[in-house]
Amino acid sequence: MTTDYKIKVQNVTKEFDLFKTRSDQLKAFFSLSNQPIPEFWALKGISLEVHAGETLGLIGVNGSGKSTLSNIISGVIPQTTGIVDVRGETSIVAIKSGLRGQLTGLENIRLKALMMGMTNQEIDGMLDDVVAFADIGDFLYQPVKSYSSGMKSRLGFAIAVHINPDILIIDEALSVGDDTFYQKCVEKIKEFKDEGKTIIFVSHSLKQIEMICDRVAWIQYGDLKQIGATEPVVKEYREFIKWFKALSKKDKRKYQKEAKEKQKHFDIKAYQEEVTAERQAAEPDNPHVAKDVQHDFYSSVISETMPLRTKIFSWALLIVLVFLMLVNVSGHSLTNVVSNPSSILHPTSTLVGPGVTKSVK
Ligand SMILES: Nc1ncnc2c1ncn2[C@@H]1O[C@H](COP(=O)(O)OP(=O)(O)OP(=O)(O)O)[C@@H](O)[C@H]1O
Repeated sequence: MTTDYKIKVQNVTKEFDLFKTRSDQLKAFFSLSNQPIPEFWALKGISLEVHAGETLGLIGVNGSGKSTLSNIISGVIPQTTGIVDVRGETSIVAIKSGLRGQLTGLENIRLKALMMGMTNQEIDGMLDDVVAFADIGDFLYQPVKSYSSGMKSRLGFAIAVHINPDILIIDEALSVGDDTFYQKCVEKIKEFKDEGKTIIFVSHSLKQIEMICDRVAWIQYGDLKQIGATEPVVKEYREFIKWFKALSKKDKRKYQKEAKEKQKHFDIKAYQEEVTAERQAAEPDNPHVAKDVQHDFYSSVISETMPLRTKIFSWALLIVLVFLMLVNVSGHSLTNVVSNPSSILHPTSTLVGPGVTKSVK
């Protein structure tokens, strides 16, 4: 891999826990359950680079991991392993994420701009342009949850292009608008390209991909199947789609089921060993390869379960709180209970009614 990149993704995986209930999720967070949690690996080790000024397309069938990858690159969700190095501010336009449903369109514009570090004065300066570009009329003052997907896309796109990010990530946002809006977006994307900005463009429309992208990454059920110049990758992908469509319904289901099973049973340790072996072969004189790989896999990853130290601290805090509560209920002083712990079992007062206590001799 080179050092001259705008975005680097190295050995990135993403695991989703398939909890059945909210309480299962809480139990797992506090490590209170020994039940194995069903796993699903949406990404099984993706490595790629995007260079400054480049437009990279992401293609792949439904559920292949395109949105997961774009959300990781834009910092919406963390990766499970691997390095994600993004050199610049990103802004994502996606149908599935990006806007806060309970806020109005106007509030969303302000929030996104403030999050990008803009001042209120700067926001006021660009507001008219965003509103004109989105062209959603009085819906601007309504909560976004009442918008159609087309309106969400218009507003999301208008915000994203006007806050002037270094890296623009567009996840299927052009597929829901009308033709006029689509043309407006294409013009804006071309302007971005001319300004030398970096774009990641996710789409099922191969025509849009061919028109906009310099290179394409084909993601297939969590793997990077191919990456390269737009034309040959799209050609191969079209052939795959043709082959897939020609399968019988039963064979299609079998193919998809097998791919999903592999995602459920992906072995992260085996993958790490594989990466270590590859790197060892490339750097035979480096005695620290295993340690380096371990570092690259986990050093920039946020744990999604509570770390041991936090767990010990939480339990200790809980025990102290319960103890202080018992001391309070017992009616003895803290020093009394500390010098004679059994006194906690012999309260000096007893509760006789709501909020009324009676001293006991
Ligand atoms: N929060 C989640 N919990 C569990 N599984 C998830 C979660 N988010 C995504 N997935 C699964 O991860 C896989 C990849 O999803 P993703 O949305 O990234 O695919 P995609 O290529 O963008 O699909 P599409 O083209 O349909 O938008 C899918 O199988 C999806 O069901």
